[in-house]
Amino acid sequence: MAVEGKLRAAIVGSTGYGGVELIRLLQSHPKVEITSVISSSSAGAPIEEGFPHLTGIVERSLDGVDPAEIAGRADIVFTATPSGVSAKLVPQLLEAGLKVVDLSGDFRLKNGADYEQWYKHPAPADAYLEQAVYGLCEVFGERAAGAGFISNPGCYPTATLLGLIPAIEAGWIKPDSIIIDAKSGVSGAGRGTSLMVHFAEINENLKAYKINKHQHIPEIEQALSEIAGEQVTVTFTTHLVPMNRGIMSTMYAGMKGSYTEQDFVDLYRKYYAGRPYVRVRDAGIIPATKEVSGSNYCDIGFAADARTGRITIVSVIDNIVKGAAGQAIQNLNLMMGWEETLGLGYTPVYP
Ligand SMILES: NC(=O)C1=CN([C@@H]2O[C@H](COP(=O)(O)OP(=O)(O)OC[C@H]3O[C@@H](n4cnc5c(N)ncnc54)[C@H](OP(=O)(O)O)[C@@H]3O)[C@@H](O)[C@H]2O)C=CC1
Ligand SMILES: CC(=O)N[C@@H](CCC(=O)OP(=O)(O)O)C(=O)O
Repeated sequence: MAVEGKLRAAIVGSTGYGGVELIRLLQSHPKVEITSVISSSSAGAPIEEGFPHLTGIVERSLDGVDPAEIAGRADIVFTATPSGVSAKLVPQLLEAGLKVVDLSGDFRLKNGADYEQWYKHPAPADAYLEQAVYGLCEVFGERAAGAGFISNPGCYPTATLLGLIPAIEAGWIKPDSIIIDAKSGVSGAGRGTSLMVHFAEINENLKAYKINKHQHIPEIEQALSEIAGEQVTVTFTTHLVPMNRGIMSTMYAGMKGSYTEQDFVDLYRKYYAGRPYVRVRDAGIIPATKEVSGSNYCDIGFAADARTGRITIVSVIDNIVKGAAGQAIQNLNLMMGWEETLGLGYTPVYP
């Protein structure tokens, strides 16, 4: 039974990394109670069977995927489901009267044709793409207030966009010069097994993948183009690194003037003033993934090169927290008009 006064939350995909992280973080949310954890393949099984770390903390059986039943048990649903699945399921949940925060890429691109080109699935109907609010909290957060449907940004786009947008908006970098070199831990690929994330294939190894083909390219370009007021294209290369959590996005761009690292620090601190989850490092200090692990922080550092006229911007996040479940809860807080930090007060786990 829901505790009186709390918002009732259901999680579809609760047996995946994004879903199980939502369960962890929502344990300490003062205004939310999880009333249903949902699985399409293991309904009826106790969740702690697949996730023994939840023993004594969340002991409930997994429910099946039935939108009408979910609407009877919950007020809001987090869909931590693969792309293609969310596209079909989310409209049914919205029609059942639920609020939705979707963690997949299915509703992030406003143009359905772009979605089909990059994701290789049929796009959701335009009406849902229009309804979806792209929830990059520190940039478009005011759009989330009172919204009923949030499309949570991708992990790589979160790190990348938070690192680039203040400089693009200020007109300090050349939009046609941006190169993004991004690296992710293997949890970014989800809990499913594949040769790509097999221990012997990734341990002591470093792999570049999906060069110029990654589905996050149009998401990054869509947001940068909106901010720049012109079409922006980027070169984007992703790498898999042998760690569990973390994304580092290293971005290179030509500067339009002779800016110093301190200039960038001042610009970004002004842009993110009052936003608790972006930490702009002092001039010359470059953040590492471990410094945000397990937390909702995005840390940003700069190296300006007067010799080449280029700025290097380094942005780090925990892909499952700020890149997925944490930002989803931050979006929930913004939707509901609550304090942005509720349920997110985690100090990074170090070392
Ligand atoms: N991992 C990350 O760092 C990030 C992930 N994302 C996105 O979030 C979403 C979830 O990712 P992640 O948790 O890593 O993925 P996982 O593969 O770990 O989990 C996805 C879950 O979806 C469930 N699922 C599969 N098919 C269906 C279906 N037809 N109906 C309902 N549920 C289904 C599965 O559970 P079951 O079989 O029990 O139903 C599975 O556990 C994806 O869209 C991903 O791209 C976004 C940002 C970062
Ligand atoms: C390490 C790794 O494999 N990461 C995944 C991120 C997937 C993801 O988050 O996909 P959507 O945001 O599009 O839903 C990838 O690069 O495809």
